[in-house]
Amino acid sequence: MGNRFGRIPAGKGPYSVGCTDLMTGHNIQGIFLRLYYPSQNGTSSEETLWIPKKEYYYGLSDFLNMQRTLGEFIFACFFGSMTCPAKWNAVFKPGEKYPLIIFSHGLGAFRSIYSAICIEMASQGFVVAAVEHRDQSASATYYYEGKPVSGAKGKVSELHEEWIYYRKLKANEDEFYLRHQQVQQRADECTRAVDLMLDINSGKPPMNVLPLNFNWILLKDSIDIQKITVMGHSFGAATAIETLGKDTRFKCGIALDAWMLPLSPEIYSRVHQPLLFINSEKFQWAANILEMKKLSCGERERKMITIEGSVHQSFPDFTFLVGSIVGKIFNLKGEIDPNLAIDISNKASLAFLQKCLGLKKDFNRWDALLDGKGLNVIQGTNIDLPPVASQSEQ
Ligand SMILES: CCN(CC)CCN(C[C@]12C[C@](c3ccc(C(F)(F)F)cc3)(C1)C2)C(=O)Cn1c(SCc2ccc(F)cc2)nc(=O)c2c1C=CC2
Repeated sequence: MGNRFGRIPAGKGPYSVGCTDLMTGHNIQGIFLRLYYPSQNGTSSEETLWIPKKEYYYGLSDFLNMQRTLGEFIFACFFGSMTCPAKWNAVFKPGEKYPLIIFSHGLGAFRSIYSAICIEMASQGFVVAAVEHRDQSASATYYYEGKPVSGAKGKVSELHEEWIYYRKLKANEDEFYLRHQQVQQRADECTRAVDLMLDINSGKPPMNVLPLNFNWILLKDSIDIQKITVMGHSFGAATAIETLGKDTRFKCGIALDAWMLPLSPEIYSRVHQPLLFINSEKFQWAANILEMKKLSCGERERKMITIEGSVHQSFPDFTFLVGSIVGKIFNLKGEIDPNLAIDISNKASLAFLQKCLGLKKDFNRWDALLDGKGLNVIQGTNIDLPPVASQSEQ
């Protein structure tokens, strides 16, 4: 269910979409992810709560430099009962092998706010695991800690939630050093998310510390383990690139409006997989594009397109849920209709994945987008590069 401004668009593909949460481990080393998957129709009537706990409002307020009680009031009013168009805990649809996408969120975001992208991919026949990073780059996240029972040595009593909030950059702190540490932890979490999904695929049900009953056995032999992609937005796109360089089980990557600062150039020589850059028109700048170009040279399948009229926030879900006034103030909407922008991004992604993974689908009908052909899309970048740089690209 949406609000008076709009709602998160439903998946356009043939599969019904289910959603559930999975947290493993009783400490910060565990993995926390939201799973979007093809589901059996009619097995769940309730939609998925978009922002599942009020602590995320506290984290968002911190991130946006707002007072927590004010932020909580505003977010609870506007988004308190907002749902996304996926059936909560719907039964998984077995019977075929689905390619796997690991999705990495941006700075100040968390696992549930890219649901328009994740739901569309799941509706097209992908299993999508949106990880929630514990590197203090998320607005908020949590893990369960067993509280030692006083007296009984070593025994832990009931589990309690331990929240980690967004860590602001300190005044004299070197941003690269912090973000480079974080991007390495983020890549490690994407790798451990694949380990977890492969265990599940082998028929080993996970130890979910969240109080949910979900039939994980149905996922046995349902992941195509040769078709694993990593995808992310902004800091999450840098995470995707770092992950490609560290884990060759990932066959390709999609970088949505990548923020290249956290990456050190030494990773570029280790990324050999195909990579698609989908940029917004307004966020990018020359130095950032030049870093992408360092990755784009050479024969490897590297594509870059830019969505005209789009902004950095055209990829997360807020762009669908705010009116034009708040949208303008916070730069959450560009000139392009948010549904059209995400449509271009999703179709280009699907066409790219079919090409890289050899899918037997009809996503090739959107190949033209990958060459920048189509409404509101251009090949490469709209950013003017210094002459010497553009020469090297000829
Ligand atoms: C002032 C804070 N200052 C911190 C460095 C800059 C804040 N900022 C611009 C913002 C996020 C904005 C936002 C969101 C959401 C509402 C709402 F009202 F709709 F909720 C409003 C206003 C404020 C647009 C960004 O950081 C942009 N950005 C992002 S935004 C990811 C995100 C986070 C939270 C969300 F709810 C939605 C999306 N992810 C990145 O990986 C990177 C960057 C920049 C470089 C790398």
